[in-house]
Amino acid sequence: MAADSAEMVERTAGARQAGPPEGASGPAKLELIGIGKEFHTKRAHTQALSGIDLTIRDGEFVSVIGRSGCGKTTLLRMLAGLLSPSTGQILIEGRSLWNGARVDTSVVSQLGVVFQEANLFPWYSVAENIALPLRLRGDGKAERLARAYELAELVGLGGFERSYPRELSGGMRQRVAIARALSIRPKLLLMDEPFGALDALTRERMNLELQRIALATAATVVFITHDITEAVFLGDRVVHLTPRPGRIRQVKAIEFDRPRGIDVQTEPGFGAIVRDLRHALDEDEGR
Ligand SMILES: Nc1ncnc2c1ncn2[C@@H]1O[C@H](COP(=O)(O)OP(=O)(O)OP(=O)(O)O)[C@@H](O)[C@H]1O
Repeated sequence: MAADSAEMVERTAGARQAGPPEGASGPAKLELIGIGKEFHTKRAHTQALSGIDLTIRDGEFVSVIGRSGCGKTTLLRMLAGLLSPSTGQILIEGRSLWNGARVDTSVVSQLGVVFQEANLFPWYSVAENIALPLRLRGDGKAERLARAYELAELVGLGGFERSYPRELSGGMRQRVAIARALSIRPKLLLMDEPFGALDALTRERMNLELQRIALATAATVVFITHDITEAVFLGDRVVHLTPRPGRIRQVKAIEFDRPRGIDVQTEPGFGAIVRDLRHALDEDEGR
């Protein structure tokens, strides 16, 4: 890890020791104000989301959970500039992401997005894939490769910079996708089920890695998942969306110190939070 990254781990790990109360006192990175989304098709009219109000602070890690179809991906797509909200406003560092159905591309270009599939270019090496956003914005070759090598190291792929995607495991491919999203030093890292396709052990390892990376980069993260344990393990807060239409049912602060080891999952307090959230999600089932 580069010296400045190591310093940042120390600083941010300290800053996050107290968890959400610290995060909650920082400047607003992302503000969702009265966000709603309706879909109209020939066959149906769906109110996917309604009245979503949420402020996320600089450096916060916010997990979003909810039953299938509650609007998690819709929310993330709106944050990523891929889908316009029907109502409300999304502010990133106070700047409006959407102006009606028009997206502010200068804001979008400062976001990092990771999906369930890594979506790497098979004919590019790991370093070239990581550096792609930098190439698209016109950074010089030496500069972007230096950044790609630094990020490969950060995500645990040091030594694989010249490998090709077909030579990597699923977990390694997702590391490349995370490094690529981080390449532009995004104001916001948006993740939609990034580990959903991985086996349980790899997923657990990736959770630890993602926590380390988030601390090292002081990233502000919105993380969508179906997995309650993963949401609680990673989150400073967990946002629970209810379905039809998707609304925020509760926002749960997770106050375990960071960095968290996997052992935190065996603490009674952790189990109690997971049980409460599971119970609340079960109640959504009948809605
Ligand atoms: N492009 C679209 N056109 C019409 N309806 C849509 C569209 N995208 C999503 N929906 C509807 O909006 C609702 C929310 O979908 P969304 O994919 O956001 O849910 P989700 O919580 O991410 O689900 P899952 O956990 O299964 O991925 C669903 O009822 C879905 O059918």
